[in-house]
Amino acid sequence: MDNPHLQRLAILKPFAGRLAFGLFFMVLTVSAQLAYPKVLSSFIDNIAAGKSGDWYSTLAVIMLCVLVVHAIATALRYYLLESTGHMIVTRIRRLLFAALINQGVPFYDKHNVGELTNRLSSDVEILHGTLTMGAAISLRSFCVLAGGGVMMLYTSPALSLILAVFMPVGIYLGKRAGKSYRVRAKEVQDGLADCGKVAYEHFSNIRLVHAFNQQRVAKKRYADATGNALSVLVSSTRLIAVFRGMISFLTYLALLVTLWWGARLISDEQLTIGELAAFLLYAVMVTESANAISDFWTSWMRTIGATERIFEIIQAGTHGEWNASQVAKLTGSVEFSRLVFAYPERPDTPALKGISFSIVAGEKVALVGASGAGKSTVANMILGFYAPDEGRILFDGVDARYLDVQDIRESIAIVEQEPSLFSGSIFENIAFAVSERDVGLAEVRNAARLANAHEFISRFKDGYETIVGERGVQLSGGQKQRIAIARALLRDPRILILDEATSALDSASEQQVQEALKLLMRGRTTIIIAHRYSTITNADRVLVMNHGRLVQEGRHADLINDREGLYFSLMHNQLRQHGSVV
Ligand SMILES: Nc1ncnc2c1ncn2[C@@H]1O[C@H](COP(=O)(O)OP(=O)(O)OP(=O)(O)O)[C@@H](O)[C@H]1O
Repeated sequence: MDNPHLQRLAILKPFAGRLAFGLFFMVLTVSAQLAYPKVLSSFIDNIAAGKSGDWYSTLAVIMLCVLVVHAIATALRYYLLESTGHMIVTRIRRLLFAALINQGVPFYDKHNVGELTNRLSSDVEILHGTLTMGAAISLRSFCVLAGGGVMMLYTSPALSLILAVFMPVGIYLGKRAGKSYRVRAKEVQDGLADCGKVAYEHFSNIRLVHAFNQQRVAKKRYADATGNALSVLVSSTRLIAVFRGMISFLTYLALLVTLWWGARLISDEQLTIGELAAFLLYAVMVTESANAISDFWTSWMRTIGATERIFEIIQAGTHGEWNASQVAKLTGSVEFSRLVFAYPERPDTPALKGISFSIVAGEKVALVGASGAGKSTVANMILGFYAPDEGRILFDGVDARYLDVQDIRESIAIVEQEPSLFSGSIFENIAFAVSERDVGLAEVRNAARLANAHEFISRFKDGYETIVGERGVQLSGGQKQRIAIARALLRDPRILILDEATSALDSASEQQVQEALKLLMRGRTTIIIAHRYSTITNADRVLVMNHGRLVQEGRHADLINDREGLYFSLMHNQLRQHGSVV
């Protein structure tokens, strides 16, 4: 379905019933509205002809009935169409969020989070305006246009010809303006998304911005971003202004010609005064409706332009993850076989250049190497964030391509260097590990106890309900790490990926974290991106990486004896400089 109008209309499918009812009441209100000029015409002509009797009471009673129908139908129409508009927009918001959250990690390498959240709010908001009030008004206008057109033809075919001449000119102008507007609307939304990006980046790095006194630069960057959006906004406003002026001129010119021609028909006795009055009322209704439709057309064009990205994202589906075919219950062995991988954003510089190793279930392996050697990339590949360009990853001897990536992740837990926390409570942050099932406080408390976190959590006034602040800002580094360990313990993974923190905690806190980690690693395959001497020496095996290659592997005690090897110089240099290994 390439047509953008149809693509967007397909979203309305589940609401067809409600929309049909709304439309029915709309037709009813329009029919009632169209009855007024007819009755007015009868009043005028009866008065002009000096008709006797109580005809006006009969007409008034008929009109009263029409009024009641009109009022009820108006209320029902408004409710049905407006509420359906809200439902449609909510559905689009959910579809967009689902499409975004399902995107693989490569998508987020390319897109900025600020830009995406902006799409969720501002782009969808535009759709909201158009789909609720805009669509309701223009649907009503369509009905009035059609019904009014019929009544005009019925009242005076000769006068109707005049509008038949003016209408196509208006439609042509509307189409031309709509097209240019659509292009500009896309530029505006892209500009606004840029603003969102700049704002998000600065707010999320607020400490850095203040520490480096970069507020002025931040304001300048935001002013530039908003300036771009503003100039496109002003140019599209200019376009609409010209278009509105032309349409208004055309409308009143058409009415003037109708009046002039009508007066001639009355003097030739081909039309009554009442009929001319009714015709003019219909003509006003029809032209107003035509204007409303052209306004809607402009806003629909704006919506299509603005929401192009939303629908691209919704329709793009999920990328960057492997295909599912076998259900995995992993025991924990992992093997890399001649694996080559380059990040999609840097296709010419592979981060892994033909890596092979195998880790048996329950083994503890330390990955060491200089910064940029590819240690985190190995972790990213195990987690299935990216698919290999060449070679294979095997879990329990099965090629990962034949396993469901979600099944694989089911068996993995990760403890990051800077643990990510959500802004909710401590309980929610720990229970996040198994959000697919209900977790009780006892289970979370048990995990926290094993992670040496229970004690400090209990000291907080709100205990497990303590709010941790955005990304856990209200907790210390060691506390965050122990919460992350409790989270991993609750998941009870077969494979554990541990990105060891480079910055040392104070010795008491460090000891508690190390104890918790020891417990977490027990009986699980553990891949540690290692920085600490003790971690490396305690590992069953060390894999030494250099520029995307595996250059040495073995036990610490054996590797350290190879004085020519990279491992020796890494350990030697770092121990001498920092007492820790990078
Ligand atoms: N998302 C990404 N997109 C493009 N290139 C990336 C991305 N992430 C990492 N790289 C590049 O891949 C190479 C390996 O990076 P990786 O993060 O795996 O190194 P590392 O050994 O974990 O380093 P460190 O110890 O500093 O964390 C580096 O050259 C890095 O610049």
